[in-house]
Amino acid sequence: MDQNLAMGGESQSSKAPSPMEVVDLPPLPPRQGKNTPHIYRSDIETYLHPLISHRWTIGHVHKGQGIREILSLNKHFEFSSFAAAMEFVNGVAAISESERHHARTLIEYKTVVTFLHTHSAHIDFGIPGGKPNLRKVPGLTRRDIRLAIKIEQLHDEFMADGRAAPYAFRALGVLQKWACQLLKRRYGSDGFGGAAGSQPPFQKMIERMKARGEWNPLFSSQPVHPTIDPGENDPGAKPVR
Ligand SMILES: C[C@H](O)[C@H](O)[C@H]1CNC2=NC(N)=NC(=O)C2=N1
Repeated sequence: MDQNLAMGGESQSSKAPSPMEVVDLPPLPPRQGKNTPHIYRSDIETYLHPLISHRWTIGHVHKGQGIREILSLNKHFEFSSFAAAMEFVNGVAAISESERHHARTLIEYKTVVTFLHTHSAHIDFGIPGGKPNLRKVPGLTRRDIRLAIKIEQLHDEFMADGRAAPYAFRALGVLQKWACQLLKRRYGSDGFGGAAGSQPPFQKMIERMKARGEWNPLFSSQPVHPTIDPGENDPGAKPVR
């Protein structure tokens, strides 16, 4: 077997073409305040694609539909020794403390894997212009993007002084494609993205009801079940002829 492949690297003959040619990392997004909103649709292109081009991938904290699908931003790192791996983990811990945002970190001999997501992310289910109705929904936020960029900068130092080993594996191209598809499905539509960037789908139902003069402001004080949009499947809705 190709020595390089045996080391978990890429075999020269079958270099999987990466769908994301490596681009420069973007500047840090602004630090998020309390009740951090989920990422905005535009963050996928601005921040996540560059991170994916640096071999970050997208995984699941929890698989589910809509807001029950909790994604995480992950990366696998290889080091020259267990001691170097531990120094990196301690570096990630220091960054987590300074960001007040903590990575889930797995270490196994010379391998370290970081998993980032925001436990206390929030989605505003309130009506635009009305009273905010913030609900805690774990997911991806700009806190995770900031943490990933800072971890990347730390890793660059370890690469520069030889404590880190370049790590790529043949499945990376597939993982990068899958990462982009997951992000697009969860945050790329008018779904539950960041507060300003997009509205929950049932928002459209509310606007339709207002247009039909059927909206009663009292409705908004009721807990709206976020994953059901009666406007779409409302038995009373008149089929469009
Ligand atoms: C009060 C403290 O800042 C919060 O509990 C922080 C701590 N670290 C955190 N880390 C992560 N990953 N998600 C969070 O929501 C989070 N919240």
